[in-house]
Amino acid sequence: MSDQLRQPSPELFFETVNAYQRTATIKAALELDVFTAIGEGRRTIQALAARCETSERGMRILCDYLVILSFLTKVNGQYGLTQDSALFLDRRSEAYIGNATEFLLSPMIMDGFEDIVAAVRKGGTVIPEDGTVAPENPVWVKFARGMASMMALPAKLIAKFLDIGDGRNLKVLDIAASHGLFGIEIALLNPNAEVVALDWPNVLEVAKENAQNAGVSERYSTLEGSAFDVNYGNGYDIVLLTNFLHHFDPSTCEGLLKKVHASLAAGGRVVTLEMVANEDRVSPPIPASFSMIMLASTPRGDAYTFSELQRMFENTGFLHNELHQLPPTMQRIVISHK
Ligand SMILES: C[S@@+](CC[C@H](N)C(=O)[O-])C[C@H]1O[C@@H](n2cnc3c(N)ncnc32)[C@H](O)[C@@H]1O
Repeated sequence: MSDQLRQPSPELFFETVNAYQRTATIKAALELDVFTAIGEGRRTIQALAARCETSERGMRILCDYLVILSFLTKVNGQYGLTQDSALFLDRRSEAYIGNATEFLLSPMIMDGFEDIVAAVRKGGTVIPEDGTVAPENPVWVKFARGMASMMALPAKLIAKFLDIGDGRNLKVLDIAASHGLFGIEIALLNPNAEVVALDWPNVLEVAKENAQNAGVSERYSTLEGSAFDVNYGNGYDIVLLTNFLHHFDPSTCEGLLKKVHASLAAGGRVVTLEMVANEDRVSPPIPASFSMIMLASTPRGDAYTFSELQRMFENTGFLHNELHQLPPTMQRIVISHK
């Protein structure tokens, strides 16, 4: 409906002011494991309350609210999972992402939103010591453990996109590797790929565990420390820069990209995965909204547009850049060629 035909409504204001209630409810539903219980076949309030050890009244109100939010269905008083809830919120699913709340709702991330007035006045986070980009910030261990499930799909899609499954020798540098899944997927696809993962030492422990579990640890090594200080070595065919540039301002990114350029072999590629905002900076809604998280939690980070990323890469010697969608994820990749 066009804005002129629509009656004025306070609905958006009311919903937005109360949005914290949605956050608390989904967190509680995950903690009580309601989605798993329904997936197991418990569809009535009585069965769900018994399985999740709650009161029947509490479970009825919780489940009805989850129906209103479209996380559950309700037919003849019986509750069911939607397609998305079955795939992502039932703990038995391989694509379960419920533990992402460990990072997304961690005090470090939520504290940044405590005083948005001050962050807007300042133009950056008011969390002491530079917020999430403080050296060895423990929140990144939570990211590595909690967000790996959300990054598993993009990691698989990128490895496939790169078309490197032919067994050629491949040297890969994974900058800010975290859980390590982006490099590990490449190592799984190409038995001659050697991966070097760079991150803070406590975070790399998680990457090493994952490499071990994936059976690629013999071709997996690590570089501990800041990406701005550590010597990368050289001769890399691929450098992975996933979800990293958005923490910093363009000139800091360019300092890093100069190092990356020098570390690449001739013809090497950088893969940048980001929440890329359209040039209008207000669409698509989820990637464009990511700027707000950067304002709240970093001194100068942002959700960059493709033209901004392109400029950073061109200013640091890269020959050309391609933007690709990565469906069904909300993110996009930029491939930059040396
Ligand atoms: C948003 S996470 C992205 C992790 C992973 N690349 C991904 O896409 O899922 C940011 C990562 O950057 C790391 N990090 C932050 N500052 C860093 C720095 N100066 N040098 C190296 N890693 C850093 C954090 O430890 C964390 O693992």
